[in-house]
Amino acid sequence: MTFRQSLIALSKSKSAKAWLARQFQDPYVKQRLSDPQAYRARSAFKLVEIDSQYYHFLTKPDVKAVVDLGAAPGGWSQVVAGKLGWDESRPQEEAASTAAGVGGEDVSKATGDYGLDADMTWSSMTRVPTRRPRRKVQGELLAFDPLNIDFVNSDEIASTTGRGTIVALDLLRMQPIHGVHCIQTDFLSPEAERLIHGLLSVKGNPEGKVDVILSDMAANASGNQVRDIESSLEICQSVFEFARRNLRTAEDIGRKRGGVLLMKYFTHPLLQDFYIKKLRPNFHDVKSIKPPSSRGDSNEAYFLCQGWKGDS
Ligand SMILES: C[S@@+](CC[C@H](N)C(=O)[O-])C[C@H]1O[C@@H](n2cnc3c(N)ncnc32)[C@H](O)[C@@H]1O
Repeated sequence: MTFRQSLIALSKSKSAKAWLARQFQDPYVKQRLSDPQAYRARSAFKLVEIDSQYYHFLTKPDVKAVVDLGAAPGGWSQVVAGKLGWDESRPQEEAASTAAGVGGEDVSKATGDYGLDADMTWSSMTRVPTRRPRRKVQGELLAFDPLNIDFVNSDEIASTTGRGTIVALDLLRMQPIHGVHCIQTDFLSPEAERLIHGLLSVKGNPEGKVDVILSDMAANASGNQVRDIESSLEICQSVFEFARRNLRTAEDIGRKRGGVLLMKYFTHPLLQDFYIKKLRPNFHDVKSIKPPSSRGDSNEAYFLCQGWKGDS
């Protein structure tokens, strides 16, 4: 089904009509669509806004290892790749498919709250050209089977080389982004951390530590509010435990403050408790943020936790 056919199918239901009306009036969606080379997802603007309002934590020159959890379709990873100096130009096949809006099977499958709209099709997310077998990553060969990993390195497309390592992980397969290692797996599965760690452990970072952890993960809404809050809490707790094991401390970096964790949550008293008991004691500074581009009718917000103190 083409994108146009998908739109016609979508426009028949009342909720889809409301969704389309909101999309077409949204200034962030308009801004994103005005440039076919720009961000794949509206959510990219949330990260841009948070970074520029809160000390440019992504832009610091010593930020060299970033993990993006729940990264698909890749808006945040594009922002990070740009900040770390990887050329933002995208592989030819992706630019062509998104610019022309061609060939989707069913856009409704991919139109989550994060705004896969107008130019993004289901097929462009799933039919990623696979480049097997082993590939070089900053002069080193991956130490494990890269079955679910894509990395677009600098000799595959003409562009600049950035600094550092970016790892993006999602349940969904992502179109490649230059400079970004993409892993398709469940973050809550036992192998996720091993895969991430394997990619981060490179020359200059033998311990595979992380400067910035981003999590925009959100479990699919089940319609059951209690279950949804529990899922959100489970994700936040797992991300925090991951941060505890992997974030760089101040001593590691040679700065006053340790690593940074930016994590989405959904407002609920249980999450406030998590903030008070887990986040506040372990970071120098924790803020709860609702960026301007986050929709007013969504109860999502972000914890920006700066200065990991390290396990004592
Ligand atoms: C709001 S979207 C992220 C948008 C992304 N930040 C961007 O800019 O393109 C949330 C993502 O979290 C992913 N997700 C949810 N639970 C996950 C899990 N357990 N493991 C990996 N990814 C997960 C979903 O597949 C979805 O793609």
